[in-house]
Amino acid sequence: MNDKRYLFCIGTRPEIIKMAPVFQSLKRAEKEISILHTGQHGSVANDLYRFFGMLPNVSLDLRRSSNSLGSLTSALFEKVENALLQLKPDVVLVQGDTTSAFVGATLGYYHRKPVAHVEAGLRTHEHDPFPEEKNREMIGRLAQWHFPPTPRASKNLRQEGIADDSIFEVGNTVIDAAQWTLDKIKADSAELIRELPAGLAAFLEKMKHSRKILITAHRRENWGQPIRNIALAVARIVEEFPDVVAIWPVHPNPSVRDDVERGLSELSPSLRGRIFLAEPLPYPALIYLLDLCAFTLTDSGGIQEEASAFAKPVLVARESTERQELINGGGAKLVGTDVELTLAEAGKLLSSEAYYRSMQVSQSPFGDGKAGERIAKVLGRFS
Ligand SMILES: CC(=O)N[C@@H]1[C@@H](OP(=O)(O)OP(=O)(O)OC[C@H]2O[C@@H](n3ccc(=O)[nH]c3=O)[C@H](O)[C@@H]2O)O[C@H](CO)[C@@H](O)[C@@H]1O
Repeated sequence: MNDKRYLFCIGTRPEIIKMAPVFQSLKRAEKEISILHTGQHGSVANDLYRFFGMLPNVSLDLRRSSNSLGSLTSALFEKVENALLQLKPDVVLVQGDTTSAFVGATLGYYHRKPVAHVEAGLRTHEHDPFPEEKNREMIGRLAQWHFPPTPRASKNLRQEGIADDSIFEVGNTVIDAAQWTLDKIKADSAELIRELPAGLAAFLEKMKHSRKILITAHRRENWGQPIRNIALAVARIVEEFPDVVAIWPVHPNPSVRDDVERGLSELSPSLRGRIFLAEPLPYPALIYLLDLCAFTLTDSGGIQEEASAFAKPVLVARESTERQELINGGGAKLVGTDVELTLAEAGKLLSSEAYYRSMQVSQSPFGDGKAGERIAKVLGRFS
């Protein structure tokens, strides 16, 4: 038993997913852990914490009068600091690039607690994603241990002058979480089917002989016409390929749903019936669909990584990506939100088996499913 106390400062859905393997590995090593949920993502968080058996010790209430970034950041500074004083950690862990991660890292530093940064070193070297790109850089200045997932991310850190002996390339914990979840689903698929949102289980049963594609689009820079274009491309795909159906968990913002509906509005009822628009899906359902689909068209970072763990080709609905590794490895193509390009790339995947196989990576460039274990080992060695 080690007497060090580890505090996980977590704010959003992807942070819960990517921290869970670290939590599980530290737990196995009998470390003392506190979970602070900052509340940056509300409703989706609780089910996920339960799913991973990682219940928060403290959950903050972030209700405030303004939605501005300044107001979020100042509320977080005050409330996370109070939680830090209450929970008295020896080490603070943060993941990725959210405002919660930035605030957690800064407060760890202010209170002279070493900070561990999971998924360090991702960079677009561009303005977007805003403000995440700068959050990543700033956390890089504050952390004592950096856990980049890939050689490319390690190189970014070295180029910013981070000392070699504080960089531990471990792979991305998202792969550990995806593999663990798929194993759990395979062990008990009946439970998963029971938990699928209303209508989706029936749709999947009805369309069980069709090929499936999974669509997601949430990035702010894609809101408006870009998302309408993604929807137009999906409409054209189901029109051209009669044995293809699409499942699209849509971002909860009403204007996003409206853009999706507008992009699909020209379709006949029978074609429209082959596209299932869902609410955001519980994580196990998303993993189940990713395993089931032929390929995914997405602007999500996490889904690009998870798809590679299941050898599913990815069409990336962005102009650039900080996950260049999969593009370089041939498992993903950048299609932006260009209707013709998306249709052309989807068409090649759907009509040529050889082309499809050429986009199936034999090994994910993001990790092998053991990143959580490696992080726990490094922390055990140094803290
Ligand atoms: C501005 C921006 O874009 N920032 C990025 C974004 O990360 P992302 O692009 O990876 O985010 P998403 O796509 O939302 O989440 C992905 C995870 O969610 C699961 N999922 C997805 C749909 C669903 O219906 N049900 C689910 O369970 C899925 O399997 C996967 O694991 O947000 C992070 C912090 O919020 C940031 O750190 C990150 O820079």
